[in-house]
Amino acid sequence: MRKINEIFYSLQGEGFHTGTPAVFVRFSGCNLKCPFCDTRHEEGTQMTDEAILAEVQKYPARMVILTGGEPSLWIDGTLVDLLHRAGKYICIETNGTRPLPEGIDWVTCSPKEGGVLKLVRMDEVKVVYEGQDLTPYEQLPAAHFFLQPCSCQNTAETVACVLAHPRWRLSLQTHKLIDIQ
Ligand SMILES: C[S@@+](CC[C@H](N)C(=O)[O-])C[C@H]1O[C@@H](n2cnc3c(N)ncnc32)[C@H](O)[C@@H]1O
Ligand SMILES: Nc1nc2[nH]cc(C(=O)O)c2c(=O)[nH]1
Ligand code: SF4
Ligand SMILES: [Mg+2]
Repeated sequence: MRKINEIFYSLQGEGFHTGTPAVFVRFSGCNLKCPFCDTRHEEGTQMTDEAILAEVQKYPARMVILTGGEPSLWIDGTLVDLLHRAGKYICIETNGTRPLPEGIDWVTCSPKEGGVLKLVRMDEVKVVYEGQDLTPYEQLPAAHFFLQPCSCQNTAETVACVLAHPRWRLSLQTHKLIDIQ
């Protein structure tokens, strides 16, 4: 059983795959307590893998985004294999502090201050910008680097930072801008 906060169908609002239809599987609970966290994830119900898959298969999209809370607290190779056998493309949103099972198709690492990174591979880095030094994150082994305003509040500062550090790209939380989930 895995503790699930919600499963919903929407567009990926952030980062590289912005605009892509996806089923979000939000796991419950987290090992960090970021002061800016925009998600209520503590509530949840225990679900079997069969029930999770059945819910995911209600929607036509191939992309499934594992998020939370911190999904790495809950997932393993069994769930990854199950979703792959169903033909799904698996993405994960993680704070990077825990190792992941092999085979996830797209890893989005959003490192947090004070969180020690344990990931060996990642596809994109997505930093929530609060004016911090980005240099340490630039050493991470990702192909894409995104800087995201915090709660849509400091967009001008984030744009200025990206213009000054052009290795980074702007990620807006587009779902919030168009008021979808
Ligand atoms: C809610 S977290 C869940 C996954 C994982 N715990 C993590 O932090 O990556 C999903 C994404 O939202 C970002 N996020 C959380 N609160 C935010 C906020 N107030 N403004 C912008 N992005 C935020 C996180 O950095 C992460 O990239
Ligand atoms: N539309 C939409 N896109 C998202 N991308 C990452 C999200 C998350 O909370 O992990 C999220 C979310 O909550 N909604
Ligand atoms: S690591 Fe992610 S889910 Fe956990 S508190 Fe931070 S932003 Fe929220
Ligand atoms: Mg969100």
